[in-house]
Amino acid sequence: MSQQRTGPTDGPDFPDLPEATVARLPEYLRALHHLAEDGHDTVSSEGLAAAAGVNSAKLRKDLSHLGRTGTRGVGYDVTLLIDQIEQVLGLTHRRAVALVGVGNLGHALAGYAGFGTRGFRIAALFDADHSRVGEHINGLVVRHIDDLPEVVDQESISIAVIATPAHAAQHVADRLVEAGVTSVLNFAPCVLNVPDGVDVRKVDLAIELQILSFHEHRKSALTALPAAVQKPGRVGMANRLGGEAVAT
Ligand SMILES: NC(=O)c1ccc[n+]([C@@H]2O[C@H](COP(=O)([O-])OP(=O)(O)OC[C@H]3O[C@@H](n4cnc5c(N)ncnc54)[C@H](O)[C@@H]3O)[C@@H](O)[C@H]2O)c1
Repeated sequence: MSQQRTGPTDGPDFPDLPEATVARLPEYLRALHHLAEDGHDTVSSEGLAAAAGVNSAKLRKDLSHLGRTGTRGVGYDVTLLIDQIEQVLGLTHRRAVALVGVGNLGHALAGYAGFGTRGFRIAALFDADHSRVGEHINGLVVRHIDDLPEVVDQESISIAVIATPAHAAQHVADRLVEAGVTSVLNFAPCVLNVPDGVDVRKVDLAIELQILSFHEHRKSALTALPAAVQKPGRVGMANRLGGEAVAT
């Protein structure tokens, strides 16, 4: 499988990281912050790998991309590694984020205190429903979506979260891009078309549940098989599930 690598921001001082490594760095960062809070100055690769829930060989490889290999017998300096990962992830200053769609999910996200401690500040809330505009949530006033360009500019917002119904999400994405937003986290269950240079990440809890459902289905199918034909490990369920075998 070919690995995607970080692209346009790569430069002489910017490490060329596989996308999978980028996806694991926040896990390491979270684990490192917990270790620091618990008073650890150093951590072994095994200790950090266990805390982050990955295998230690993968972790060493990931961190070697940052040019840091730790010290044999001592491990990684927790504070230094936090600083280095935060540098690479661009978390050295808190980024302003806009949230569009202040319904059930939007309210919960707007009220979540955890973003602040992880490098983000919800700087503006938008909705198209006039009955929601003017509402105060967590110290912010919900603005009308028409105010987007002005507020994005004022607050230097480059990242936005979409929490509108799916039918409105593409239109909202278009307006965000027009206003200058270049990264979108989409909670709406739909695919967004955006121009080159705009990054979209999608969060869909239903998809995660469907994947877990597959594993539940697989476990019950395996339990039903006679012990002699049960194989642990790989999925290999092509016949029983009536589809292609999927490697885990
Ligand atoms: N990804 C997940 O795991 C997950 C979980 C729950 C909900 N969702 C999705 O999140 C979205 C929001 O869900 P919800 O339950 O909060 O819905 P909701 O109906 O309570 O809220 C949606 C809000 O979006 C606003 N809106 C609609 N069109 C808009 C537009 N053009 N511009 C600005 N605001 C607009 C509405 O006025 C409303 O306030 C849905 O797409 C839902 O499917 C995703």
